[in-house]
Amino acid sequence: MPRLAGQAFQVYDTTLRDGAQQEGIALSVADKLAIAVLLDELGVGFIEGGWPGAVPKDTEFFKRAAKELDLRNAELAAFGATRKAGTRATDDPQVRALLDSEAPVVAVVAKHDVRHAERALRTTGEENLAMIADTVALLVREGRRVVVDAEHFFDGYRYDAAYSRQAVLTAFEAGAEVVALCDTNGGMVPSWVTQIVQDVRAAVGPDAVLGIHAHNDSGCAVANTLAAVEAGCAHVQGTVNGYGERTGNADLLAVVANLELKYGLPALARDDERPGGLPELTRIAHAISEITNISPFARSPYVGASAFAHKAGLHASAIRVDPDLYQHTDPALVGNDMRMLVSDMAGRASIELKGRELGFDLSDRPDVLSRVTERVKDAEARGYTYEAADASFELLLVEEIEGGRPQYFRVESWRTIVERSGGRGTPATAEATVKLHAGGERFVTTGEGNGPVNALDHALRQALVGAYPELEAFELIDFKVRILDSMHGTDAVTRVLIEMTDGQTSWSTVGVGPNLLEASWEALTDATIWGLLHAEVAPR
Ligand SMILES: CC(=O)SCCNC(=O)CCNC(=O)[C@H](O)C(C)(C)COP(=O)(O)OP(=O)(O)OC[C@H]1O[C@@H](n2cnc3c(N)ncnc32)[C@H](O)[C@@H]1OP(=O)(O)O
Ligand SMILES: CC(=O)C(=O)O
Repeated sequence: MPRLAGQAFQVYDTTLRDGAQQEGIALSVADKLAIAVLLDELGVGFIEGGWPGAVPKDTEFFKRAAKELDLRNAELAAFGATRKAGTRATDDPQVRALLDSEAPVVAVVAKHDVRHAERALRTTGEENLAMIADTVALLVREGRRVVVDAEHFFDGYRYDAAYSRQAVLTAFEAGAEVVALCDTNGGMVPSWVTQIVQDVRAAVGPDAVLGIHAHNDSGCAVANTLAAVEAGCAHVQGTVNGYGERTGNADLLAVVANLELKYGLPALARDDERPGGLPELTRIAHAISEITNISPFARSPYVGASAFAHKAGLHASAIRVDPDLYQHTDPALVGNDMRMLVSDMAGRASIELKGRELGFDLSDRPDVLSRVTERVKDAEARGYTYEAADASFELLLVEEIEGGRPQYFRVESWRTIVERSGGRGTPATAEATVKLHAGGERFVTTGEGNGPVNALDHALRQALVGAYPELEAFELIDFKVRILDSMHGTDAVTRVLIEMTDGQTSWSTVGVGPNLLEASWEALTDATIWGLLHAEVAPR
């Protein structure tokens, strides 16, 4: 990539502007400020904060950012459009709002497809070029660094290359520091991007800084971004987790990881006090997911929970020799972890590695490995799933290693009643009775709840808490039910997954049974036992 030699490389994040254009994302000013801090920690060079003057929250963001943010790595960029057709840039209130935002960098979206100039702006191609020139020149005169977002550049170039090229030259001549070529409709494929960027590079000369802004409608946004870099773009735009309008933007996290790990290009700034950089990638991806309130996508490259999770037995057997045999990079480099998944696709190597992950050395226990592998395959055929229930798997492992699980209690019986005493619309209530033996005593307890599982949980806890006060800290935090109707012809079986926490860590168990309550009881008691085992409580 000769274009990059000796050239500063720019990573430009647009999560707070284009990312916020994603359906389902609604960021408050406080959310935006919090995300900006995380992006700065990561080490991006530019943070596009929004469109001041168009979106009131964005105007407010720039006001507060000036006072509240202490950015160490990134420059703030305000986004806006060229002046309107037939007016003067100095009179355009939107352009004025960009200056008023006091952001040191301004990104100006400008039409680079003559059809858009004529049909969307209802003006001439010539006037559109004048709009670009006037707006950029004014912003530069006012001391701003200007990035021109060449909207619809690639589609425009394929329709009328001379016009789109002229628009880029106009922006540079007016003083733009960067022209970011946009695949606004996201329909490009890498070979088209390569060809077009090479053509533009030849037209603008070696010193002009070209950028790339790719949407993901063809599923190629990251690939198109990398193709553009290889063809001579030294400025990449994208969003965290690939958020953005429609199918999103290039996922900036995958882009920077590829730039650093595959091309050896330092993309993220490093700061001695706040190290940042790639090792923070996974943490920051997840922290930003929390703020956007969009569950992290498990299969995201590099940062997803499944990015380094291995399920197939054959993969595990090679990974036991060397993880590099089935991983494209070391997960620690991006702050992620390798995980083994146990399922009906596991072999003995998977069980050995999962055991190691859970703190059991089974390397010289081939008998245990064979028995556990067989039990897992048999249980999964009956509807269990261990990849989402590590705690149940660990109890199974303990049974096979130690010849049984710890006997914290012995259940005599349990039952539930669900009752609605009012008319339609009155909520039903549930009651459960549990009879069990613990700490040398027999307990008969009753619990109430808004549903039978909730009532069973209360009754079980009440029965046990005298013998095991540690249970006070346990809380059931998630409960998922799935009916598996293909398992037994017409007889459906129910699978329940439960997540419990002690306030510090959380664990998941699975139960399967012919009805919801049997499956729930199994998952509930397993979760209780695992919690006590991990609190290092001895059976009483
Ligand atoms: C590719 C991208 O994602 S660019 C970013 C897009 N982001 C947004 O649109 C979010 C923020 N947008 C808004 O708040 C509003 O759309 C505003 C404030 C910008 C404009 O609102 P309105 O004045 O009500 O206009 P409206 O949204 O209906 O139409 C857009 C106007 O901008 C003009 N326009 C569109 N692109 C450009 C451009 N690159 N340069 C100059 N003007 C442009 C259109 O011609 C239209 O002008 P008209 O009102 O004279 O017909
Ligand atoms: C600027 C921009 O967001 C685009 O063209 O997609």
